[in-house]
Amino acid sequence: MVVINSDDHLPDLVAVAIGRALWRYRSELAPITLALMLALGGAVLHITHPGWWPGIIATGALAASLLVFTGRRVGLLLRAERFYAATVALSAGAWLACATALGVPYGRLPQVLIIGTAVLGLPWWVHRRRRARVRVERQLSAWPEISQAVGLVGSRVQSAVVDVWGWRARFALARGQTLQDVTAKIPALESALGTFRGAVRVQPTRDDKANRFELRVLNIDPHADAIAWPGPSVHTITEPIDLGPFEDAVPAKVLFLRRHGLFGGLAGSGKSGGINVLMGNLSACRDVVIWAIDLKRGMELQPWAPCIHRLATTPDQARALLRDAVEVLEVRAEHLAATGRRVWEPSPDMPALVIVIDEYAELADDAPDATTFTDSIARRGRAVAVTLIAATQRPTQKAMGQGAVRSQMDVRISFRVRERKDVELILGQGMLSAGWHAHSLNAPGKFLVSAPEHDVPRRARAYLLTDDAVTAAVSEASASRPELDEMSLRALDEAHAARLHEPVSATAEPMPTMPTDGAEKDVQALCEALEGAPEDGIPVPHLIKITGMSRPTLYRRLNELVRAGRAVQVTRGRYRVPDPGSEHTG
Ligand SMILES: Nc1ncnc2c1ncn2[C@@H]1O[C@H](COP(=O)(O)OP(=O)(O)OP(=O)(O)O)[C@@H](O)[C@H]1O
Repeated sequence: MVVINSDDHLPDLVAVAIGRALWRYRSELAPITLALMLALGGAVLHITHPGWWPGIIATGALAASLLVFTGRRVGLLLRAERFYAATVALSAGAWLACATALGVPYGRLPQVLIIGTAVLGLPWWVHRRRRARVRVERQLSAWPEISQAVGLVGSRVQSAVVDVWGWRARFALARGQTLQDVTAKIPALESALGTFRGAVRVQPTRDDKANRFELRVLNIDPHADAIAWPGPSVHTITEPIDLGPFEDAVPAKVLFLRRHGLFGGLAGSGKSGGINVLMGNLSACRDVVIWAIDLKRGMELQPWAPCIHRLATTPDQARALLRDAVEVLEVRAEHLAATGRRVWEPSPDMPALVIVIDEYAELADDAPDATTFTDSIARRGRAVAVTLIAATQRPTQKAMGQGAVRSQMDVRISFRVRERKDVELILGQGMLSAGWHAHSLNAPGKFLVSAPEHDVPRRARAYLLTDDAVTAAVSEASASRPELDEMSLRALDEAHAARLHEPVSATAEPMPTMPTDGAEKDVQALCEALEGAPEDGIPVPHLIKITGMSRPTLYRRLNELVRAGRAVQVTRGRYRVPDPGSEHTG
């Protein structure tokens, strides 16, 4: 609409309006502008330099070949775009050469120009990216008004790029304005830009300047469809695991080495899907031993059982598993201290131990005493590469047990939550106001990740593993799973043996009896080995070698001998016969 002021002269106004329209539609008019310039150029050259036509043809051909081979540098990313530009350059050169030599009105040259403009203009007019770019330019030219309307007066557009999903632009903020101010204006920006709800993202620029921000507007949701899992992204836990792509197709890679992780989100938000992606990757790592707790009777993690060294599905098993994890932690910590090293570097011989706990709240409810072990692991497990990955719907202090587990989680992954306050429960305090809007995630599998390398709220979508993908991943990985290192295994054996020595109630555990018949030979071999033991005892691995017994059998036999007064434990993992003068009381 044009408002005519009584002071305006009509001819000036028409000229201004036409000028504005020509400028506004300059992109659409580009083929016609080119045709007019060719006609004008042809007319002038025919009068002034009619002999230049061979040079003009050569220039057209050179421009065409440059566009084909180096067009990418000037933004012609697709081959089709480069060939189109080359065809236009060649045709324009050929027509201009003819017009220069023969004159514009010669023969059918004018008709050729008109038809050529229409034919070659068509791809230009329908080109999706060009039209998108024009749309964006128009939206951004209105930024001064938009910024005023949303309360970001003084902010300026610095650059803009159109991509397959929409566009993004870099802005400079006015003095005193911050990224938080822009984040708070997202709904107003969506309205002012005329996008659909949820289409605008705001994030810091790559250089992390406090007075800059990047605005991303999505025309199409890149996460609209489920994204199939492409297979494991790592074969070692020392590398970050790809959980799924962010909206700009960059993979959301998260390092889980020496870090505890929390997967939160309401029922059906895709937590188990996220855990599946993690399991698929951990299973492919040759330097990780996986233990898991799934108190929903193994419903979620059972399919991964061949890759899981220990799967606890009852509260008792979970308690025992966590207690053993603490034993591993202790012995590794002792080893690090003894060898003067700070951290445990995982390798296939010395693997990390990752304990995956599905629905942590069930553990806190059904085995509350076990949370002292998880607390220990959460506090002290990082350095020794014994880590926890817990999934839960709402990680309230009650659901996480009363300890420090939640506060020790370094990687927080939030799927959709029901209420705004749940954002802070999963991701931490202050995250909601900093733009971590997990309550607005609108499909299962979409998540926000907060980790040392991810401190900006960016939406990602976890890959989806079908049942077939899980089966294939399990059969691929199960054959090459590593064992716990010798030292940790020994510590566990000793801990188990020591537990058997613990006084137990008569009803809880039957008293061991001395072996009979076939087992006697074993015992005899064992006793002989113990008799030959030095003062400080013989270590368990030697006894295994000498007797040929399996570790559990050996410990059972040792335990029986200790109870019968025929052997003593000198120190951890070392046994011998008792001193002749000592009296057995047990
Ligand atoms: N990454 C994903 N992409 C697409 N769809 C997904 C994705 N993850 C999960 N879904 C869909 O959402 C449904 C629920 O997912 P999932 O079981 O992982 O949720 P959950 O949060 O673990 O729920 P619960 O707490 O009840 O176990 C799945 O059946 C699947 O169809």
